[in-house]
Amino acid sequence: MGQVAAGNPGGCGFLGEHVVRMLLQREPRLCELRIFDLHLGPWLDELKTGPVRVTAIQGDVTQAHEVAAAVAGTHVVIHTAGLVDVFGKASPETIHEVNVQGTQNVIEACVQTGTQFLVYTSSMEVVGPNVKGHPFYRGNEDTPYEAVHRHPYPCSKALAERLVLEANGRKVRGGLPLVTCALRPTGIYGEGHQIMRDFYHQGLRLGGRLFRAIPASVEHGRVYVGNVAWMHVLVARELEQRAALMGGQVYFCYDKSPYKSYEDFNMEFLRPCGLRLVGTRPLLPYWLLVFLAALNALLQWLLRPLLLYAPLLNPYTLAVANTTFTVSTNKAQRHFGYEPLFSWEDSRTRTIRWVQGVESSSQ
Ligand SMILES: NC(=O)C1=CN([C@@H]2O[C@H](COP(=O)(O)OP(=O)(O)OC[C@H]3O[C@@H](n4cnc5c(N)ncnc54)[C@H](O)[C@@H]3O)[C@@H](O)[C@H]2O)C=CC1
Ligand SMILES: C[C@@H](CO)CCC[C@@H](C)[C@H]1CC[C@H]2[C@@H]3[C@H](O)CC4=CC(=O)CC[C@]4(C)[C@H]3CC[C@]12C
Repeated sequence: MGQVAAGNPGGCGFLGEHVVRMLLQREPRLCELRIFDLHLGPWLDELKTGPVRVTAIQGDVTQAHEVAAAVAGTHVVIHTAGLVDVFGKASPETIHEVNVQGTQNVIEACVQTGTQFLVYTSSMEVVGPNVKGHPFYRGNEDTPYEAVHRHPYPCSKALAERLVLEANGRKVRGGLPLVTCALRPTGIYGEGHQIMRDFYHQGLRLGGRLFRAIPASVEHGRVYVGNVAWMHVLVARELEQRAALMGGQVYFCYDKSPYKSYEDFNMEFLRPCGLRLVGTRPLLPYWLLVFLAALNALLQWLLRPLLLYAPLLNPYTLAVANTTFTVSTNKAQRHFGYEPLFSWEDSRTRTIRWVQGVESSSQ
């Protein structure tokens, strides 16, 4: 990037905030940053006093004209906006509208206004776990896997990713080709992770205990939010120089976080905060969990006219948590020199400190 302006739809989300802060800290050529989000965070005010012009724009990615106005004049767009809902809080139509139509609007905005580089936050969910529960064991971007989805969230991410990759090479205003690429994080953790916060509070309510539901042998891929943000910033920087290599490509987001089950991984942070995980094996038989997940889905459907019942456990979240899905790749290192910015120890310490802060702020 020369002296450049960047746009970040979704810049106020969990990942988006880290991308925004990383851009401001680590991209010396950045002169302007447009943060576009449905909900603007109060923390944005503190960023407005620095050397980079930070513009916060409240808007909706489903509104094409709002996206075009926000993106106009930027050199690169990092699109982290999305509706992350695997609990049935939003309708499938809304998830599709935000994740698919919203992404189409971002692409069209780049084309119409002449933004040449687009980085899209996709997800491991685009690949799997699939509906058949096949394991994906330390796979890479080329590992064959039957990607079959039914749930609205992975369906929407897969469609949106395809739109982004197909848009690579389209001519933008001024005649230059659009260069796009998609990053696929596994389960992101770190400061601001809502589900970690929920588990922490649940553990406190249960007298400092969490109960094992998933076998320790099921590996679930996790990646630290700071490293995911760093990958986005690096891609935004390198896309121009390496357009032929990187354009139209997908990259898993990875770092040195250990391979563990979802629950054992969370305990890396929750144990130092005083919680313990009860049981070396799941306390309930799997068939009972399947039954409870199905019951939750039924209750959600029955209660919908009266209230929103959206518990953590449903058939989809159980299937994801209970299916091995881990990545092992060096594609990002080979293509654009990515190395994790934060070691595992550092990522762990930062996350623990944040959970401890959650504790003191809620007392
Ligand atoms: N959290 C995770 O473990 C993973 C997340 N991802 C992807 O990363 C991206 C960011 O996810 P998170 O930061 O976790 O979610 P988040 O919900 O914290 O952030 C999403 C942001 O998008 C904004 N947004 C939602 N609908 C919008 C709309 N209609 N118009 C404008 N802005 C809108 C939200 O206000 C929020 O600030 C998403 O695309 C998600 O699919 C991918 C892999 C894993
Ligand atoms: C069965 C429960 C017993 O404790 C545990 C339920 C945990 C689930 C809520 C999570 C397990 C795996 C998570 C998903 C995974 O990390 C991949 C994801 C990628 C995304 O792009 C969005 C978030 C998510 C779907 C993530 C959501 C929460 C889990 C299903």
